[in-house]
Amino acid sequence: MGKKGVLLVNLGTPDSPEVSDVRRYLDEFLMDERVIDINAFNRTLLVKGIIVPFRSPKTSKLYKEIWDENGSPLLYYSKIQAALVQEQLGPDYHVELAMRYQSPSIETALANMKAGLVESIQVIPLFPQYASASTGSVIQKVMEIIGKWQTIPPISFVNSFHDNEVMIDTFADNARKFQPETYDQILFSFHGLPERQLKKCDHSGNHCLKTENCCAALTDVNKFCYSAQCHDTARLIAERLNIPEDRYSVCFQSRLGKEPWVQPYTTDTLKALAARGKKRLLVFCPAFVADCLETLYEVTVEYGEEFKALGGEEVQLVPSLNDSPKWISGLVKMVTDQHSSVYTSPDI
Ligand SMILES: C=CC1=C(C)c2cc3[nH]c(cc4nc(cc5[nH]c(cc1n2)c(C)c5CCC(=O)O)C(CCC(=O)O)=C4C)c(C)c3C=C
Ligand SMILES: [Fe+2]
Ligand SMILES: [Fe+2]
Repeated sequence: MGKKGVLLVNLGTPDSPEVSDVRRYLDEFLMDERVIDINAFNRTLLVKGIIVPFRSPKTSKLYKEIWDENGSPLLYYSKIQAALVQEQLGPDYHVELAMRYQSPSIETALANMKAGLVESIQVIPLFPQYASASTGSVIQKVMEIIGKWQTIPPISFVNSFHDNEVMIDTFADNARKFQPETYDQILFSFHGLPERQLKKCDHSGNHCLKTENCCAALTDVNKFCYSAQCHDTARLIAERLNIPEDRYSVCFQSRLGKEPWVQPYTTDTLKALAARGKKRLLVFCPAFVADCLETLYEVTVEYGEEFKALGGEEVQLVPSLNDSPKWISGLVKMVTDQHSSVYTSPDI
């Protein structure tokens, strides 16, 4: 019997924090038609002519702030996650890690699986909430590559895991040591997304962003809505920690460009909370399963400084899932649960 292939995919990070590597990373990332989802001619002008040349030197400085002896935290923790999942699943499985952009590439990971004669492939994009720009892009890329193979093996994809119990529990565990009840307000700050992309994912065409708060609760109609899934993740973590509704806020960070992104923006939420006299904030970033630039720099440093300038005292980040043993067991369970539901024939 061949091994069962498992491909874990995260977003990607530059090979080094130097400007040239950041430029290559941003170029590949932002030229993705699912990330900057405008026509190819305008995307090329915008990305290659404006964003990449102007942003790379600034982003390089930020990466230098979070780069340590282990390199990029996102890649470091992703590699550990894949190695620990392989260790726990044992020799019947072949686990590969890939990044959607830069390295290790999806092409190489899939080629390794092909060479290892895997009998099936499970793909787990490491984004708890579905977005076309993240999960959708990973799925498309994998399908493009495998679609050219002569033998297409049984293949399955995890579409989202925004309500995964172990993920929720691990974030709650990570927060307990900070005693959430002692903070003035709890923030759930998710990676942002252009509003346009939220609307495009609404196949009913008449739900997302049509009425106030329509994306703040998950229903059958909007079950693939990024915003609704983010709100649901926040609600579940808050419930697990007995945090009442009025003690937490959901917001969206990392806006790029001038167009409207999903709201409220984290910076606006910080302003509103400071104006209400809140001093100490505990911040979860549950769009990420590993700490990265967006958590270690944007939240801890940028938002920390911004909040203090507004009269606040503290912004404390709840560490991401990283190499937590509970989270690793959650990933392993995701693999084995999916395997038994997708690949095992029912007894007749
Ligand atoms: C949660 C998943 C992510 C979604 C959805 C997403 C959408 C998205 N991102 C940008 C632009 C940038 N994102 C950047 C960094 C970054 N983004 C994610 C995840 C999602 N992005 C992660 C994990 C990271 C950090 C990577 C790391 O190495 O630590 C950056 C680079 C940093 C910077 O220059 O600010 C950009 C740019 C867009 C436009 C977008 C949706 C359309
Ligand atoms: Fe991003
Ligand atoms: Fe929605």
